[in-house]
Amino acid sequence: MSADDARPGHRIFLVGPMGSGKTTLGRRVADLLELEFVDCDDEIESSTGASINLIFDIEGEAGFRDREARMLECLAQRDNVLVSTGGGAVLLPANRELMSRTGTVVWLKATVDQQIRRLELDRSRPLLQAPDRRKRLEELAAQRDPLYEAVADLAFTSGGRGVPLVAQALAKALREHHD
Ligand SMILES: Nc1ncnc2c1ncn2[C@@H]1O[C@H](COP(=O)(O)OP(=O)(O)O)[C@@H](O)[C@H]1O
Ligand SMILES: O=C(O)C1=C[C@@H](OP(=O)(O)O)[C@@H](O)[C@H](O)C1
Ligand SMILES: [Mg+2]
Repeated sequence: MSADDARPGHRIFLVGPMGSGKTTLGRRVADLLELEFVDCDDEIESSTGASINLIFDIEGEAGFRDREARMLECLAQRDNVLVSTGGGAVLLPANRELMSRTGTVVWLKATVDQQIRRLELDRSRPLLQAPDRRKRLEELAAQRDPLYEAVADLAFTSGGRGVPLVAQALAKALREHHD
C-alpha cells in the first residue's frame, strides 16, 4: 500500500486460520470502522447458490480455490471495505500478491486449542471433516503460518476477552496502524 492509500479502512483483508474469528470479528470491526463488510465465503455461497461443503464435494478443493481467487479479485476492487477471507486464501501466490498490493492485511491468530473449542460443533468446514482434528489443524498451521506471516501488515492475537472486546481492540489496532 502506498502512503496515500494508508487511510483507516480503505481496504482491509482479514486472513488467518479457521476459527480465528475472521467472519465474526470482521463484521463488528467493519461496523466500528464504518466500512462495508464482506465475507469471501459468503459471497461465493450466494453467487453459486451452493454451500462451501457442496462446492468441495463437487469440484474438489481446486475448484473452490479457483472460485475463491476470482471472488477475491472482485472484492479487491471495492473501496472502504473490510474483506474476511477464508483460511486458505493465502495459499495461492496470486491472492497474496493481490491482497498486499491492494489493502492492509491483518493476520488474526488463534491457537489450535482455541480453534478446536470454537469449532467443536462445526460441520460447515470441509477441511475439518477429519478423524483427528488437532492433527489436521496442526498440519494446516505448519503449512500456512509462514504464508500468513509473509502477507500480513499486522498480526493480531485475540486472547480470551470475548468477541465484543476483541473487536474493539482490533479496530483500535487498525486505527493506530494507519495513523
Ligand atoms: N475472539 C474470539 N473469542 C471467542 N470466540 C470467538 C472468537 N472469534 C471467533 N469466535 C467464535 O468462533 C467461531 C468461529 O468464528 P468465525 O468468525 O467463523 O471464524 P473464521 O471466519 O476465522 O473461521 C464462531 O462461533 C465465533 O463466535
Ligand atoms: O482454511 C481453509 O482452507 C478454509 C476455510 C474456510 O473459511 P474460514 O477460515 O472462514 O473458516 C473456508 O474458506 C473453507 O472451508 C476452506
Ligand atoms: Mg469465516
